[in-house]
Amino acid sequence: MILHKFKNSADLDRAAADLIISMVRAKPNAVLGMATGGTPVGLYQEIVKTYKAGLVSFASAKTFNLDEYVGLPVTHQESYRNFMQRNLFDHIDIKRENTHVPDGNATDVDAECRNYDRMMFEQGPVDLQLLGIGGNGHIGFNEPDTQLSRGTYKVTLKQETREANKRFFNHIDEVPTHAVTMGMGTIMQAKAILLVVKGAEKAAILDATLNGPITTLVPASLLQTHPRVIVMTDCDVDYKVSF
Ligand SMILES: N[C@@H]1[C@@H](O)[C@H](O)[C@@H](COP(=O)(O)O)O[C@@H]1O
Repeated sequence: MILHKFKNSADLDRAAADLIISMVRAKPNAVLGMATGGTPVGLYQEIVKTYKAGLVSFASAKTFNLDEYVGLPVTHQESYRNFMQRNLFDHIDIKRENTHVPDGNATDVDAECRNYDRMMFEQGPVDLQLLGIGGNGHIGFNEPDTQLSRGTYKVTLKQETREANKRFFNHIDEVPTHAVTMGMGTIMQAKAILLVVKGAEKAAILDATLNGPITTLVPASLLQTHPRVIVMTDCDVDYKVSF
């Protein structure tokens, strides 16, 4: 893992956006893994700025999102398809058919999960996977558990995760109880991973991710086993590596 620390969120957003942009410039048909939540909003805005300045094109790029809520219509403000359209896809030249978000309203969710994995297998591997991290160390919606999933699957969200995400809804009862998420197996197959962690409240979980034991109880800690992880943060955490 390589850790980059930033004094402020704006510099972090710019650097994270530049990494994604340099990937697409180097490989116009790059396959990007995208994330949602509050963390990537700023870096998506920086990507849009660079696109509008005519300095990058996503016309041949493909994207696969990590996850989607089950049971939220895509017209709902907080569906992740809606989030991605609003924060990025509607503002750049990527083709809609090249953007993929799991369908949380599929009648057969298990078939949808298998279909998502097949599409990723056929069109992947992901060149650069963008990740945020949940307060409990979840990646995508891979919640802490005694075991983790290889492929895309339907997950029951932890109460602490619903509590953390209720800020985007009017009431906790509106926060979905289930989601579809890429599995840790799929995430770890990405050629490179960019983990973005913002806010002092995430310092403890970032420390556990970088320096703690590798455990399914902190899914993000599995990133210690991946050969190419770049961590960008404004948290005051160090990566304790001794050679
Ligand atoms: N499924 C998403 C995750 O992909 C995201 O990393 C996490 C953190 O979100 P935030 O960046 O808002 O703290 O929230 C959600 O649960």
